[in-house]
Parts: sequence; C-alpha cells; structure tokens
Amino acid sequence: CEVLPTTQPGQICLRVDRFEVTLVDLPGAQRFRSAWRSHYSTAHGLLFVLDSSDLARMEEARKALSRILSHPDVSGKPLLLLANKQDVAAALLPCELIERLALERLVNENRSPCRIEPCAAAGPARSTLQGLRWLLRAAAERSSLLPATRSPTADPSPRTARGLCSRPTRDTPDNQDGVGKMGEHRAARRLLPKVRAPPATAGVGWAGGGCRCLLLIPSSPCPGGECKGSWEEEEEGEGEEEGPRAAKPGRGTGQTRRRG
Ligand SMILES: Nc1nc2c(ncn2[C@@H]2O[C@H](COP(=O)(O)OP(=O)(O)OP(=O)(O)O)[C@@H](O)[C@H]2O)c(=O)[nH]1
Ligand SMILES: [Mg+2]
Repeated sequence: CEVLPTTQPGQICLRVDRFEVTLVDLPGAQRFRSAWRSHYSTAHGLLFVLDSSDLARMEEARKALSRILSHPDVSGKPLLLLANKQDVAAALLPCELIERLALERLVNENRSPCRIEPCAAAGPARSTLQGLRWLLRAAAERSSLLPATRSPTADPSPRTARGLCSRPTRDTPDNQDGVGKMGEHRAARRLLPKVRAPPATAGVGWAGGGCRCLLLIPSSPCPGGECKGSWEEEEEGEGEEEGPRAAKPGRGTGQTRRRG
C-alpha cells in the first residue's frame, strides 16, 4: 500500500490495491465519542482498534461497539476489529473477544460483517493490512449490492472507500516483549456473499495454527426451527471455490467456521 498526501489533520490517505482510502482517526476518549456519529454517514466501513489487554474496560468497549453498530448510518457496514496489544501477556485472543464483546449478536442484529485481526502496534503490519484489504472488499461488495436510489453519501463509488478509525479505550504503555498470537486470514472473499442473506445467526471462523483472524458474517436462518449450530472446515486459500468439509470446532488447522 502507498501513503498519499494528506489534506486534513487526523486523516490518512492510502492507496491499497485498486482503492483510494481515507482513514479518519477519531479520538477514543469518552468526551470525544459524541462527535463520532457525525462521520457515520460518509464512512463506508469501520475500523475499531481495541486494547485487548484492558480487561477492566471490555464492557465499556462492548457498549461502545454496540452503540456504533446499531446506529442507522452504520448498521450493515463492514467492521474490522483490530485486537491490538497482542504483545501484552494478558491480551485476550480474538476468539475470547468474540465472547466478551458478544460479537455474534451484534453482527446478527446489525447485519454488519465483521473481521477480527490480532495485532500489536510495534509488530508487523501484515495482518492489519490484510484486514484492511478485507474491509475494502467488503465495503465495495456492499456498495455494489445497494440500490442505485441510495443517497450519494451512503452509496460509495466502488473505487473509493472511507473508513473510521477509533479506539474506545485510552491505552497505557505496556510491555513490548515479543509479538505472539499474530495472525492472518485468507478466506474472506468467498464468505462475503453471505451478507446478502437475511441474518438470524452468525458464522464465526478462524484460520488454524492458533487463534488468528476471525470472521463473523450474518447468515441465513435455520430452516425449520431452533438452531443448534454446526461446524465446517475449509482449506485456507485465496478464495478458491472448494467446498466446505465437516470438522470440529477448535483451533485446528484450516479455516474453521461455525454455521447457525
Ligand atoms: N504494548 C503495546 N502498547 C501499545 C500498543 N498500541 C498502542 N500502545 C500504547 O498505548 C498508548 C496509547 O496509544 P495511542 O495510539 O495514543 O492511543 P489512541 O487510542 O490513539 O488514543 P486516543 O487518540 O486518545 O484515542 C501509547 O502509550 C502506545 O504506545 C500495542 O500494540 N502494544
Ligand atoms: Mg489516537
């Protein structure tokens, strides 16, 4: 990706693949949060940077996320959740964050596809960039599905994308030893069309070899009754069309996703 000249403070312009992206960095402190919503309608996707090591404020983060995603100008837009500070020993893994933040419910209630990437600011940017690529593709996919009559602010050009970057907690300096739990994900593309379906339950997936990136995609209701959930495993790949195979939930090899 290429950093482009910035025209406004608090904004970063990037060229990523075929997209020109403006990232708007919004301060996360409580007193600034009421200003976030003035950016919602122009945003094509959200990037939420979470301090994964701040367990005491996880509930605050959950509420902040819930408020954002349930806003009418945000619901349905894709969310990239960066599980930051994975270098801190106490940091929660993405799969733990899904539980703590009740992300499955949020995804279903608001129809926003969500991807979680573990990262550390001092670590390699690779997983963050992969997450950003997913966010851009998801935003472009969504805009291509929107009716042509949508307002221009809610119906972005497929060649541009605008993201909000915010953080719900005031981070504190912490140990920077090593960078564990970093990850990557390669199978987002084939899951994206599920966004078209009316959601009732969420699909959760992660790439194998440890808890790495996770995807939550609103999925269709179970035909005929209560949903008990099932699991499928897929080979990791760059969006090939191979079919899913039965597997157990867990941190096994391959791309795993739970279906409602
Ligand atoms: N250990 C560790 N510390 C981090 C990481 N990311 C940020 N920090 C530290 O957390 C503190 C806050 O970081 P900022 O980038 O200023 O946080 P912010 O969310 O932008 O703050 P606001 O703009 O006020 O919302 C700084 O001391 C950073 O060095 C990380 O991945 N690991
Ligand atoms: Mg900041």
